[in-house]
Amino acid sequence: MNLSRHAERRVHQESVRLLASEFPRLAPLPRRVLGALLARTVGNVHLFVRQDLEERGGDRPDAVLISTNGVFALIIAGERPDEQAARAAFRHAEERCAGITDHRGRVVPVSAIHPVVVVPGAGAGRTVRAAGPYWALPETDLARLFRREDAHLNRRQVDVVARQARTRLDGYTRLEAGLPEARPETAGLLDAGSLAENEVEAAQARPFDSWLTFLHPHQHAIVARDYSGPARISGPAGTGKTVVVLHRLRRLARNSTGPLLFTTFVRTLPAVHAATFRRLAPEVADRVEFLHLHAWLRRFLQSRGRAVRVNARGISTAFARAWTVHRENLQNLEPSIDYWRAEVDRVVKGRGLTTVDEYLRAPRRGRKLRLDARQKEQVWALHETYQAKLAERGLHDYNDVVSLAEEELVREPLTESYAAIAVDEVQDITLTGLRLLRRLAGDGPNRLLLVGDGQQQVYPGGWRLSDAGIPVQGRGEILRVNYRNRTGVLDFARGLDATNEVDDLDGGPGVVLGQVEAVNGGGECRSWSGPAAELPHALLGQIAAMPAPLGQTALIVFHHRDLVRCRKLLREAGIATLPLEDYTGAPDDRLKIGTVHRAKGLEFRAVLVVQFDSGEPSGGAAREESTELRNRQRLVAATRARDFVWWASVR
Ligand SMILES: Nc1ncnc2c1ncn2[C@@H]1O[C@H](COP(=O)(O)OP(=O)(O)OP(=O)(O)O)[C@@H](O)[C@H]1O
Repeated sequence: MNLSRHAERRVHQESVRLLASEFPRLAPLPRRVLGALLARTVGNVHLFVRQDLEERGGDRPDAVLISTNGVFALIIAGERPDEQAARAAFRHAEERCAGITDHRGRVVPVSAIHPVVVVPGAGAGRTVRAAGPYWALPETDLARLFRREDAHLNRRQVDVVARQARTRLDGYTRLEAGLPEARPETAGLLDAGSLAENEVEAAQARPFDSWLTFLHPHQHAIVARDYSGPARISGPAGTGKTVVVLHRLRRLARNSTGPLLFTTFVRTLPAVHAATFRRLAPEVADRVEFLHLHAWLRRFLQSRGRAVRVNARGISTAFARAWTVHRENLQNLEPSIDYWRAEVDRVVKGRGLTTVDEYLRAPRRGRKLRLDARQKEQVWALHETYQAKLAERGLHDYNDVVSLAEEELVREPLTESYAAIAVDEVQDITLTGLRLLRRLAGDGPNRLLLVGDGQQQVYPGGWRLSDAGIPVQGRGEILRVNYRNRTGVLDFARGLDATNEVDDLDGGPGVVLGQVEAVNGGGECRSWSGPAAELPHALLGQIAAMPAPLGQTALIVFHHRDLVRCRKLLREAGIATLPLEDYTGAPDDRLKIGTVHRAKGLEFRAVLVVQFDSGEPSGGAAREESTELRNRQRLVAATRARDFVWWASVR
């Protein structure tokens, strides 16, 4: 709450007076810190202070603060506290506050309570280093506990938590710096501007971010569970898989020492999730690396002095050249070069096959076109020519990078292993990528967590976890409540999904989007269909009438060439866009734009999907496979929207 200067002064005086009467012998540092916190309690902030604060050091936190930014346990320390003692003190607050529920039955997990050690400010001539499993915050930076952009609870939720905390925090007093005048008049002491600002903020507040503090009991159980080996979380779109992973990483980081890794095949996700994780767990944010798989592999190979040259255009040219040599043999079967490129990328190289005999025996999961031995030999020849063309150009493709890194890891494992690795959107990682991650994680409890949804696979092909030698029996979890999409959006997405064949990653029975429980009513989906010449008018008309700010909207297409068309159209209309490649989740007014491959895993308030009729494979099995893939891609596109979807089908 923003107060006028006059009101601020009076609140400050009142805080000083209250502290002096409740805690007359308080040392200067806690006096300053609590005074500053107390002054915030005229807003939606609740402060509980340990009653014996003047007498003894802490086997409990000195204060517990509850606000729209979550629940904080605070130790106010002149000296850096002993790590074990600090852990024990924080555990006290965690045990008291964990399990608090909201009106929807969601719970506050242990890991949602922020452990903070407030240390003297830089003005006192000290530097602050992260010293343990807590956030070391100089007293001069207390405002960081109240940053608006980190707020994720509404007034009602704060009240619910504070009411329950009050009965649980024995030995703590609730302090509140009321203004001497009657409280209803408080509004008169606010800046008019700040009142309006607060209302706008409340209206725009991210309604879904409460997961930073509250989890569904099932999500909570997965966060708290220990797994003796690799584990898997699956569940349809929007069921909170990533949310669970982030909370788990936080818990594991707090209880371990080494680095942790969050990785995925999707280039756009790590930056976005890293920023979210920093909000969720500032105390351990530096311990968890967020990097997409190929960036990690290239950095690793570089650290070992092994140079790789990956150039997307060069790779495509190499394949196109190889195709001209072999097309005569294969085009009768299927004329689309993309089909055969996927065969080489996702089956031959993606499974790490090294001889034609291995290829003859290997399963081709997800590939509908049946190939006999002679045809497979022809594919193998195509693969060999492609390899030769890459070598001529001194290039490596993405699969080569994976196998080079695997070789290097076998030769010499990492010097410092990861305490835990979480792999998101696992359904699109190749089998060789999975094997490598398994090797990287090593054996041991909680080391490897695979998260995905077969229904959202946006690349061709497939595998089962057992193909990668990753046993997850008894360590598989399925989430079933969709928190992201409002019913109007969800119903539309469920319709798209009707003909999908779901591969639940390891062959077990899965849950599809049609079966999830919805918790957010409302939402809308509108469709448009027409010739390409009418698209500009329809799209720009829709953009002018969006029910959500453009900065919280994404335009999603299915092919790169469609992206080029849409970008040109928007540029000519003077609409500012931000490519999803450059998106980090930071607030921004530009319309986000990208292919479904870059959009997966992300979410926006509104989504504009522009789908152009495109050359599908000619017929039969390849066409069936392509239709299924397209349906999964459509499902991914639609489920990125929380509130609103506009779906354009362009002829
Ligand atoms: N416990 C919760 N309370 C409130 N909202 C939640 C909760 N869990 C998840 N959400 C909301 O649902 C959204 C979807 O969560 P998340 O991105 O983790 O789902 P997902 O299963 O990984 O989705 P997808 O597979 O579609 O990428 C989150 O951004 C969050 O807004």
